[in-house]
This record gives sequence, C-alpha cells and structure tokens, in this order.
Amino acid sequence: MPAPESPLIIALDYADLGAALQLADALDPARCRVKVGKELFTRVGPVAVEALHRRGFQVFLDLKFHDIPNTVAGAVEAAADQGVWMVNVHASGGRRMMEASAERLAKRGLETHLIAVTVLTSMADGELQETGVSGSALAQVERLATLTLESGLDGVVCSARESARLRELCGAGFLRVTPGIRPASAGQGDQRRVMTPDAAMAAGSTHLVIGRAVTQAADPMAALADIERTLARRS
Ligand SMILES: O=C(O)c1cc(=O)[nH]c(=O)n1[C@@H]1O[C@H](COP(=O)(O)O)[C@@H](O)[C@H]1O
Repeated sequence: MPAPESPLIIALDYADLGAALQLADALDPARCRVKVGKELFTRVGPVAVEALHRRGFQVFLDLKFHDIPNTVAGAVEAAADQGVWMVNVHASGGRRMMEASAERLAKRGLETHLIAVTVLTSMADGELQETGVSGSALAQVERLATLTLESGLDGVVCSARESARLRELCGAGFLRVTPGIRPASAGQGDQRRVMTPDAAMAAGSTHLVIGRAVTQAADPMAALADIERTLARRS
C-alpha cells in the first residue's frame, strides 16, 4: 500500500479495540494514518497495532517514552520491531536518551520515524512555568527541538503555533507533527495551544493529529470529510 499523501493522523483514543476498529474500518488507509496512544495500548497492547497493520494503515505508536537511555532505547526498538511508521519519546528525557534511541534504530536498520514531544499542547506558559521552566512555551519548544535535531531524530511533536518558527530553526525536512487541532467550530477542551487544520498547514505543520474532532463527532466521517475539504481548498 503506498504511503498516504495526506498529513492527517487520526488519534484512535478509545478504551476498547472494537470501537477503535469500527472507526478504522470506516477510514481509508490511502487517505490518512492512525495513532494508537496510551489508553488503547494499555488496555489491549500490540494486538491493536497488528489489527491496524492488517487493514493497511501506517501506525503512529504514541507512547511518549520518558526514562533512562537504556530503557527508552529498548522500548523504541520494541515499537519499531512491531513495524510502526512512527514512535515518540519526550525530548525532556535529554540528549543521551534520544541519541541512544536513534542509534538503536540505526544499528538495526529500522526505518520507523523517531520523533520527540517538546511541550505538550495542553500546556500554556503559566502551567509550564509551574513545572520549573522559566520563559515561554515557544522558547522551550525551540530549545527542545534544537536538542532533538542535534540528537539525530526525525522531528518533533509541537503545537502548530510553533511550526513556522521550527521550520526556520530546524529546516523543512524536520517533521513537525502537531496535535491540538481544532476546527473553528470546536471548543479547545483540555488543549491550550490550538489551531484550525488549515491554519496549521499554512503555518508549516507536516502532519496534523486529530482526535476528538473526529472520534467524538456525531458523524465522524462527515467531520473528517469537512476537515479534508478545508485542506483541499488550500491546495
Ligand atoms: O504526542 C501526541 O500525539 C500528543 C502530544 C501533545 O503535545 N498533545 C497531544 O494532544 N498529543 C496527542 O494528540 C491527541 C490529541 O487529541 P484531540 O485533542 O482529541 O484532538 C491525543 O491522542 C494526545 O495524546
């Protein structure tokens, strides 16, 4: 199956595999990728990834590993051994942790994209400062993206509000995967650094992670079609 050209990654944030696969079966693997995150993976484990691979999807395994270098490198290798398209770690785990993970994939010749979360899109400046980070979310994202690039990873998770700056700072080829995507009509919920799908693409995001705007919609496929239409109008 050829890789989808679409930047869309649909977050299958469900508590059971049946619900996740019900949506997956309505989606077209030629038109989007899917993300398996902490809730679904903790409930059902690798069978979720296997079921999605059997349906032809490229899978982003979003477990945001954050631990000592040896442990994270092993976890990243385990994810790549499942054949996932993308896996992530927390950039705040530091340079040695990220380097060990990238080196482990390179040594094994595994082609899974390895990216790092900079500052969670649910955090605004004030909340970030409560954790001991002085300065703005943007400054911290810039710092961690630079560290991620230097550590040999393929890109970052950031908010679309930082995409333009990171394209400038880290180069166009460095992936900018952006959650916190909200169509104009949707509330922000627990997210803080949000943007609409078309504004995010205009800002330079390479991929858009979309969860509840589709999964919690009364008609998920209509919600997705609306997003696809707004993106098509741009091109
Ligand atoms: O790594 C992620 O995917 C991620 C990083 C981040 O900073 N913010 C963030 O929301 N995410 C994930 O992206 C998805 C966003 O979901 P919605 O807010 O429902 O669109 C969730 O699965 C989050 O776990």
